[in-house]
Amino acid sequence: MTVETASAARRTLRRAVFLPVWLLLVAVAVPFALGLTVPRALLYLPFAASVLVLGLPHGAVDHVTLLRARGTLADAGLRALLTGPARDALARVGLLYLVLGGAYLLGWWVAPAAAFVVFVALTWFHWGQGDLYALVDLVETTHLRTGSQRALAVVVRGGLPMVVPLVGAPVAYRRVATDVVGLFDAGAADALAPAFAPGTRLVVAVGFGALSLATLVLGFVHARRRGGAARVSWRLDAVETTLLWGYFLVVPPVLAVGLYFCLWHSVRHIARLVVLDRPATRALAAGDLRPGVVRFARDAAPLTVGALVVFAALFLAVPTDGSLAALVAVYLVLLAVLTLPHVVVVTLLDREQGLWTPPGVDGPGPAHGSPGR
Ligand SMILES: CC1=C(/C=C/C(C)=C/C=C/C(C)=C/C=O)C(C)(C)CCC1
Ligand SMILES: [Fe+2]
Repeated sequence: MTVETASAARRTLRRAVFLPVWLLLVAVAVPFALGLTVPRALLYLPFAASVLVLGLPHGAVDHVTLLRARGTLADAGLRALLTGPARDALARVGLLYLVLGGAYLLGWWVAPAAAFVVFVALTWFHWGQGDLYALVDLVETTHLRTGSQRALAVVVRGGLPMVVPLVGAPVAYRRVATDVVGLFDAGAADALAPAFAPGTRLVVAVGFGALSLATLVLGFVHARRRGGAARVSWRLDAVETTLLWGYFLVVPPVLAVGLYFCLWHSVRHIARLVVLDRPATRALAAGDLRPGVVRFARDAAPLTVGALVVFAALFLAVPTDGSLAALVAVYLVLLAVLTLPHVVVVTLLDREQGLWTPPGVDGPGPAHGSPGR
């Protein structure tokens, strides 16, 4: 694949994953900023949709991700999964999910409050690494030139969905924590009380606000030094960081995080995988998104069904009162358990793509297909 094809494909993806999603989130945030309230059941809608659309499926292609990144997989159709390198990868990734996911699932029974804290920390890192990818590879030239800038970007970007709702809506945040932890031990969530105290929230708000700002200032210095397209990448970062701060402050957390999960994290991860799929990339370069989406849906279908079977088993294993909130709580435990091995795969992909080895302040400019641009 030529550098031109790769660049044209990313241009098409940028048009799909940035502005339309920003506009949607702003359209959701503005009414809430003006005082809108909605029935609680509605808030769960994005999480409910994520079971089949974007959310859960985005991780259901982990078995082909690394093969695609290494260019050793042409086809991941059902037949290919039963033969050759795809079958071996499926076995390896399956074992990873079984061992890590299984151990973490046990952890929920043994120490549910700690397991919840691990879940938030894991998501913080994972959603941060997802956004780091967008800021490094989907743009033409990144303003994130050094390792410390990239680490800060992960902390800030991943922290936005996990930290800002705690500042803006501690009661709703605590209710989710209590619902999830309470599945395993009714009183265990009390251990998390200090996190919701006004003093803690103030420190978190000031600290995370300062960190967000400092990260953007550092990025600005590097973007100015680099000039050109790096300034575009910085502006994108600044717009998104500001937008997400506002969005997570005003939108009820369950709705805000659910929408973000589908439309932000999952869409970007799917975009990341689509550019590793050659036929899809060729179509993207011609401005056509469809083949990429269709091929992704096909690749993700078998293991999405697999995840649904685990969901059903988990629902049977954990007694609930049958409420919608409890169903979502069980779903969050499922997401937690699946996310641990998913993070391992995505971190290996990060390494494969050189995301953690930046070019340095004066390093090479854009060259899609080469690491650490
Ligand atoms: C719903 C919700 C929360 C946590 C959600 C998490 C942690 C979701 C993780 C999803 C993952 C990891 C998906 C896979 O990529 C908070 C912030 C605790 C409180 C507010 C509502
Ligand atoms: Fe993910």
